[in-house]
Amino acid sequence: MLSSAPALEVMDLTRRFGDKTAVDTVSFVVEPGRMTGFVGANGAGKTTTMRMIMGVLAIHQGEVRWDGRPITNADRAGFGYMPEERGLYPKQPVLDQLVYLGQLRGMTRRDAAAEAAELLERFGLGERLKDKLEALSLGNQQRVQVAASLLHDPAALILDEPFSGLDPVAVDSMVDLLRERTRKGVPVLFSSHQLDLVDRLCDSLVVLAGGRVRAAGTSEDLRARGPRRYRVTTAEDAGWVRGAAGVEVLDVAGPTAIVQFADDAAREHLVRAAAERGLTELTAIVPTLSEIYREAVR
Ligand SMILES: Nc1ncnc2c1ncn2[C@@H]1O[C@H](COP(=O)(O)OP(=O)(O)OP(=O)(O)O)[C@@H](O)[C@H]1O
Repeated sequence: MLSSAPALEVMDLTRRFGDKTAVDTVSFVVEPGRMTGFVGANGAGKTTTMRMIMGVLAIHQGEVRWDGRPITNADRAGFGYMPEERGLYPKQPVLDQLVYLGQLRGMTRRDAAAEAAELLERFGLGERLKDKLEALSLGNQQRVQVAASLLHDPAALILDEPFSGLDPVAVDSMVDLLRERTRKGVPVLFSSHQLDLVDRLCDSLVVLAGGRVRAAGTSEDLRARGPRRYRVTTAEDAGWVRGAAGVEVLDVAGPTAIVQFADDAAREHLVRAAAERGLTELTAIVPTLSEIYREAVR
């Protein structure tokens, strides 16, 4: 990670639609070089937040900061943005539109064509450069959208559900391309409902529910703060763990139980009881990010 690369900060961001507050004093940081997953149920406020970051929707309160100061439209012009409403032209050939977009972002025609062709090639669309967008399958159209957001070396990436509709091979190409960017210090914010991908990809996570941040931080911090679960195995059937004070039993299978303790005293008590039954295993289970998400929105 390049520590000198800028961070994107969202501070107290608020947006109302009529009397509904869709985004309510939302704050988080997308650190340079970190892949930050933005998760939350339908209607949680992810798209609205991203639109405010990109300046396509007015901010009612709070601010977006880039590189330690209020963001400008010139900063935003250097970002790669994949909006929810995809916005490429169905009737235009794939390569032509990417070249056009590259030129809008200040690239020469030649550079834009070279970079667009390379990105499309990496997405397996090297043979489709002259096809109209509408002639491509939805998943392939999505690949073109992704390529559009990556043109011209973006300073930050704001991607609204970039993985939806992509097959596993396209997901892998996309992950490689995004990792290349984060290695250069680019902050990446992407929303997704695919928690398995979020687990696999994220360095940081922001969980939104009802327009508010429920959890935010690096994966390591969130995992350390997440529910402390243990696997306990003794020589006996694990049914005995049921009814122990301060112990929530999440699963029992033969001699093994998965438990969560209310506090340290409950844990010590159970360990003593387990020792009397021939304790063979007591392992802390590190929560996955999807478990942290589920816990946060419960
Ligand atoms: N232009 C609008 N006018 C009125 N209400 C809106 C508008 N845009 C969003 N909303 C409302 O704001 C809330 C947040 O919507 P938003 O699209 O940001 O959620 P989201 O987390 O992106 O959801 P999804 O996962 O379904 O894309 C919802 O209740 C939505 O109905």
